[in-house]
Amino acid sequence: MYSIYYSIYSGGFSLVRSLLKKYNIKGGTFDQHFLVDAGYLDRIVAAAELGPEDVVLEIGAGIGNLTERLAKKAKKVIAIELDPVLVRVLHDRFDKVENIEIIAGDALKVEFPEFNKVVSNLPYSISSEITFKLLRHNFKLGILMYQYEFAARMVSLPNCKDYSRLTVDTCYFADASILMKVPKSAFQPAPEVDSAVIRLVPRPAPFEVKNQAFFMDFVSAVFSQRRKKLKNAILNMNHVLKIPSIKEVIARLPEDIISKRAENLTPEELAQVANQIIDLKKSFFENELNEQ
Ligand SMILES: C[S@@+](CC[C@H](N)C(=O)[O-])C[C@H]1O[C@@H](n2cnc3c(N)ncnc32)[C@H](O)[C@@H]1O
Repeated sequence: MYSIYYSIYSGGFSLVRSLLKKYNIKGGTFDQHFLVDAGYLDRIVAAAELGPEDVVLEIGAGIGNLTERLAKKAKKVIAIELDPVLVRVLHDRFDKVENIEIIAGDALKVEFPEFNKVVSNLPYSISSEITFKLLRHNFKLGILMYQYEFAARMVSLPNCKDYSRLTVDTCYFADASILMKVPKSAFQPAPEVDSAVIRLVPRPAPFEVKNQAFFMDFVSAVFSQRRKKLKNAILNMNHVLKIPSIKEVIARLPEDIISKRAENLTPEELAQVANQIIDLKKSFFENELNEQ
C-alpha cells in the first residue's frame, strides 16, 4: 500500500516525516490531509495579517504545522483537534509554548472561547456546519481552507451554476472571496480534490431581513427547487415553510420576482420576498383576529 511515510520522505518534508513515523500516523481518516507546502502555509499566515493583539482559533490543528507558524505572529493560538493521537502530537510539540492552548474535542461540539481571527485548514466533511457555527460568533477575519468546489459555491453570483443556498447564507453573514487555489500536491497524503483558501470578513447583512430563521428556511426551501419558478417552489415547499393561506399570499407577492427561478434572484430579492411573506402572514393573522 502507498505509504504516507514514503510519500513525505520523497518530498523531503523532514519534520512532518519524523512526526508521522514516530506516532505511526497514516492520515486519511477524519479528513487528515496535512498541508506541508511551506509556501502555502506562509501565504495563509500572511493573509491573516497577525499582530501581537490577535487571538487565533484554529480548527483541526493536525500535527501543528500551521499552529506553529501562527503562534510566532499572534498573541495566542487556540488549537482544536479531534483525533487523540494528533492531540498527543500537539501536546508533545507545544506544551512548552506559552501562547498555544490545545483543546481536545469535536469543534462542532466544544464551546468556542473568545477569538478575533480564525485561521484553519478545515476538515472538509464539516465545512457547512463549522462555517455557520463560526459565523454566529463575533470575529474580525477568517482565513479558511475548503474544498475548491465548496469555496466556489460560497462566493458565486446569481445566474451561475455554483449559486446556491450556501452563497446566499454566506452573503447574509460576511464578505467572502477566494484568496488562492491550492493544489492536491501541497498536502500529505494528497486529497482527491483541489482546495481553496477563503477570506471571510463578517459584517451586518447588506439587506434587510425581518426574520432570520424564516429567511434561512425560505432560502433552503426555494433552492431545493432551484429550477422552478419561485412561486411554484414556494407552493411545493409549503409543507416546510408552513405559510397559512398560501395561495392568497403568493397572489400578493411581486410577480416580476416570483416568476423567476431562485437561481436567478439576488440575495436581496430573496430577502424582499421572505420579508413580504412575513408581513402578509402578520396581516392575514390580524384580519382573522378582527373578524372573530
Ligand atoms: C485537513 S486536516 C488539517 C490539519 C492541519 N491543520 C494542516 O493544515 O495540516 C483537518 C484536521 O481536522 C481534524 N478534525 C476532523 N474533524 C474534526 C472535528 N470535528 N473537530 C476538530 N478537529 C477535527 C483532523 O483530525 C485533522 O487533523
